[in-house]
Amino acid sequence: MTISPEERDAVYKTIFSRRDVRREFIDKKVPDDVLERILLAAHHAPSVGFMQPWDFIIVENSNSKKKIKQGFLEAHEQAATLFEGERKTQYQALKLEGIEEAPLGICVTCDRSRTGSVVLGKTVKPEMDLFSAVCAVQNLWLAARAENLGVGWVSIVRDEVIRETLKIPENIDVIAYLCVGYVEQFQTTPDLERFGWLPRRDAKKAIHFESWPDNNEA
Ligand SMILES: Cc1cc2c(cc1C)N(C[C@H](O)[C@H](O)[C@H](O)COP(=O)(O)O)c1[nH]c(=O)[nH]c(=O)c1N2
Repeated sequence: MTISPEERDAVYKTIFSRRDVRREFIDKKVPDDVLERILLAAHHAPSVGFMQPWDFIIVENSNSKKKIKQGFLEAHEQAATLFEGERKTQYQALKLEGIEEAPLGICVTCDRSRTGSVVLGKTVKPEMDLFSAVCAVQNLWLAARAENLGVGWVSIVRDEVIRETLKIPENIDVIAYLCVGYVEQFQTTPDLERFGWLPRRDAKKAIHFESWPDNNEA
């Protein structure tokens, strides 16, 4: 199957216009068929040894969201103490989640023992199952953008809070908690860039030929 130039352009448009969304969610239900499509896209991610270690927990219950939001507030307060001066003020002013505003939460997990103890491709790099689950997150994120759905990844919550709220057993790793929903608009630049946290690094500085450069610029 060949991808036509128009289809290629649609893929790049999706990649470059994807955003991490925290503040623009609107109160509009995500239809079941749309949710099914983005989850199926996530499920078609690459995975080491084809172990497909992920599961997806859909969260609509407002009590669950409230508990996870509380977990965010606690972790966020602790995180703020790690920054100093102007950086701390800047950190505290950022909106870093949309847990209660987003109509859906999706928790992505990783079952590290899903296909047994020896996994093709994971023998010398045991973390490959975790990376595979992150590939599922990225597939979901891009598929959601193609459906004009915003996604925001919230990692400022301790795993135990998510584990307890969603009854996730100890042997299952929490990979991501995603806020998902329709949005007023997609910003053209990342929030962290818009609000002066960090700029986008020049792509040319990230690309090297043949070996690591002598003076790798930040
Ligand atoms: C693993 C991981 C974890 C997080 C994020 C991303 C990823 C990949 N990001 C979103 C992050 O800030 C964002 O992707 C970058 O700032 C770039 O912006 P765009 O995603 O291009 O809009 C994120 N954002 C946020 O507001 N709260 C968070 O806890 C996190 N956590």
